[in-house]
Amino acid sequence: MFEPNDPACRVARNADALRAIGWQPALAAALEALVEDGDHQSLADSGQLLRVSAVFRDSLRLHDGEAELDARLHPRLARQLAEAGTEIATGDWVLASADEHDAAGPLWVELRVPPLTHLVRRDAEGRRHVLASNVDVALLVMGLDLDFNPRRLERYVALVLASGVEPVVVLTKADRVAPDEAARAALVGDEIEALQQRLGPHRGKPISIVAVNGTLPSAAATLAPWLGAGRTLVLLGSSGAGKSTLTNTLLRADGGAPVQRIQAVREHDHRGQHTTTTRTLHRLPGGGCVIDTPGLRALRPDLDEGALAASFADIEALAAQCRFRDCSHADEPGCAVRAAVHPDRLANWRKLLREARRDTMSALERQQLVSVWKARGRQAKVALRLKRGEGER
Ligand SMILES: Nc1nc2c(ncn2[C@@H]2O[C@H](COP(=O)(O)OP(=O)(O)OP(=O)(O)O)[C@@H](O)[C@H]2O)c(=O)[nH]1
Ligand SMILES: [Zn+2]
Repeated sequence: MFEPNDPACRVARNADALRAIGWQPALAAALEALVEDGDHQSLADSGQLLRVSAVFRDSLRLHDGEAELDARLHPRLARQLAEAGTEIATGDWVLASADEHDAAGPLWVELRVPPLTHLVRRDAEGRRHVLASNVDVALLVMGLDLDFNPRRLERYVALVLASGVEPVVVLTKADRVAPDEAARAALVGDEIEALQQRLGPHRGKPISIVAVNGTLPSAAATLAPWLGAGRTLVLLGSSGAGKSTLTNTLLRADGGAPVQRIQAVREHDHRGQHTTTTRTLHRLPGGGCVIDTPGLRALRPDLDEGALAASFADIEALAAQCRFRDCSHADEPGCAVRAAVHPDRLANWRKLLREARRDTMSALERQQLVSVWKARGRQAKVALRLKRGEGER
């Protein structure tokens, strides 16, 4: 099943185009397991495999590797996802079918392939929001102008590493840091080195950092090592960092005309403010695809303490050398962490740790609440059956 060369399989109709935008064996295996478990065989035979390229409030856009189609989330799937505490996101793979009564209308999305990766953030109330699914590389876009903020970058790195996605820091506006070429190169080089030191290595390798002028085609050449057929990139960064500029440069990399981008939708968030909520997936000319995201005002990664430790491995390692085993690296004498780690990085780690603890706590509380509701639901059903006289039979 789902074998690209099996002509009987509708999923495989345009397997090459799907593979170019990220379809891969691990996803095929996940889909296969889901179909077998959930009795979805007829859907698997008749449905079309597509990738979510944009999520709107009441509709979706799906990509078949060549073109985009309009679709809607089937209420049954919407319910299942809500119950599982997850949501459909740009980058998800889905099975969709035409409407029985309206063949030309939007497709119905009936099944979501369990994502391999999930970029998740938490909002101010601690609720989880999926930014994108099935991503290989996250380009953390930060301007070398007033946007430059290592603390915020650290939060992005933590979010990305916690999701099992490779981070690549892309410093934009490198052309603006100094008027002449030589001074510019020196300044940018120093900045990259300082950042590299601050972020430390991850799994023994330094985190990749590049500097570009996002408006020039050379930016695409700089990012070439992370591009390519089948790869999915996501761009993250604050508003004005240069994400859209870079996306357009990548989309134009074959020298063609700029690709028409989907108009971002403005919606009211819960504070009544306007926010750009669309994340859109675009196919790149050289294969692969890129997901552009709106700037996030306040980024709160979805982390537990273990995931946080992975992004701040330097602190974990140094802590073993502190004089006191339970050193909090605040004002204890003989603290190896305070001696070696940038104070700003240490403060950021402390803040993230507080947030992680708070989120873990509320997640537990939420879980307890759900089991209380479930027990109540069961009781209500039993009571109803007893009332109907079915209970004792
Ligand atoms: N000189 C220079 N200007 C840049 C560069 N990258 C982006 N810009 C400019 O910076 C401004 C903001 O860039 P955008 O690409 O719109 O920023 P964004 O991150 O997409 O912002 P949001 O869509 O609000 O999230 C634009 O005026 C760009 O032309 C760069 O590398 N060099
Ligand atoms: Zn210490």
